[in-house]
Amino acid sequence: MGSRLTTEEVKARLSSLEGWTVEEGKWLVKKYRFSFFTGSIAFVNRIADIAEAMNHHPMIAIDYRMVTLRLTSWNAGGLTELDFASVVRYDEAYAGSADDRTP
Ligand SMILES: C[C@H](O)[C@H](O)[C@H]1CNC2=NC(N)=NC(=O)C2=N1
Repeated sequence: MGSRLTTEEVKARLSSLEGWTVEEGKWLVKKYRFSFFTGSIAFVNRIADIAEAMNHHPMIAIDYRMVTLRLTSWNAGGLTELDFASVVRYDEAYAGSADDRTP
């Protein structure tokens, strides 16, 4: 899990990510959009596999063709390296998904 990152460390890591925001100083949040509801579900299943493999789990909201992920290291009470390693994998899963995304 590692220790909590400083605000500066969080900002530096955010600069290499796209579409992620920080909420309350401790949650990484991103919305992913799809062309079909089934695209949302397929993506969530990919995220579930990643989360289980990393033993690091996001909050997931499925709103029809939009999936919102929110991630923090709850044991550490804030953002750690594991959060940033996870969101890179989430973005890869989205990039690799079929053309079930909003054109
Ligand atoms: C017991 C289990 O390993 C821990 O509760 C794991 C599970 N998944 C987790 N996920 C996240 N996001 N943060 C954690 O601190 C965490 N801890």
